Amino acid sequence: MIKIAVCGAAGRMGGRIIAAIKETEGVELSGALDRPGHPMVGQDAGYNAGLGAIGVPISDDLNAVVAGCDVLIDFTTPKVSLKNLEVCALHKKSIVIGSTGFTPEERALAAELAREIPAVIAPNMSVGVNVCFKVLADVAKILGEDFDVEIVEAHHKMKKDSPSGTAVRMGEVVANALGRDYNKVANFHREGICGERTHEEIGMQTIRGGDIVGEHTVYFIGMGERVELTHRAHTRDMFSRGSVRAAKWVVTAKPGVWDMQDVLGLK
Ligand SMILES: NC(=O)C1=CN([C@@H]2O[C@H](COP(=O)(O)OP(=O)(O)OC[C@H]3O[C@@H](n4cnc5c(N)ncnc54)[C@H](O)[C@@H]3O)[C@@H](O)[C@H]2O)C=CC1
Ligand SMILES: O=C(O)C1=N[C@H](C(=O)O)C[C@H](O)C1
Repeated sequence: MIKIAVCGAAGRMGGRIIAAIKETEGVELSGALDRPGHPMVGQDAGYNAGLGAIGVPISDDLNAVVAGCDVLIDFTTPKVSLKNLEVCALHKKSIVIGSTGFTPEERALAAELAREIPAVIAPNMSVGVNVCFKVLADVAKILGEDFDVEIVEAHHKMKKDSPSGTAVRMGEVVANALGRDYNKVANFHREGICGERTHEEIGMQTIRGGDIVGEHTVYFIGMGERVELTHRAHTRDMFSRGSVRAAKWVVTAKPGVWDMQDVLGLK
């Protein structure tokens, strides 16, 4: 039985991950964590999952929870995830990180911290989005330089980072396929007399509102036609099932940073 602990247990994803652990064979919830001072600390973790009491309280003691698990699933924020990675490395435990909004420097630090433990770090745990990542590179290469690329994502109004981690990864995949540097060609803002679109830029547009779970469209826009590749998430449950699948995979992986395409065998 693989012991999984969940960090961010009082959050939107934390609750769904706890529910996914309960429905998955071969794993058990060994601990649940949230931030010191959160009103749900001390409560049974099953309530946020809609399960009623399951006998695992939400704790704020990171070291104790990590010591008692085989793998930590963490959906919080980049800064919290880096701290969790550091503590997992100290305890020689595996980790699955779903948090988004990492800066390039934070990504480099995560790779450094994961040199001695296996870590899955992925902006999107759904099968559908990871298949999109795979085919996007081919679509970009085949359509080539004659098509302008724009990426539009839509999420709920509580989301803190922009653009989404998934949109950033889509931009990176397309930029790499076209031999461009995402950090140089991503254009996040057009306003006023901003001039004609450059050939190389990848437009990154963000919509926020209500309870949208997550939608991403990559537009390849040519003269006379366009191709749109869209993924729409209907629920958070496929992210949470994906993170549990990643947790089962990562406990036997070699040290280093892996992503969901490794877990799904899409590379
Ligand atoms: N990779 C994927 O498939 C997905 C990634 N996400 C990402 O997951 C992250 C969390 O998303 P949500 O659950 O919607 O956010 P949320 O705000 O509902 O939950 C985050 C939880 O982390 C807790 N937290 C904050 N600081 C903490 C600390 N120091 N220690 C322990 N817990 C702490 C918060 O109190 C909160 O309960 C975001 O970065 C989001 O973009 C969300 C959905 C899917
Ligand atoms: O914050 C969210 O909700 C989501 N975040 C991820 C991202 O930033 O890509 C994945 C998903 O779209 C939901």
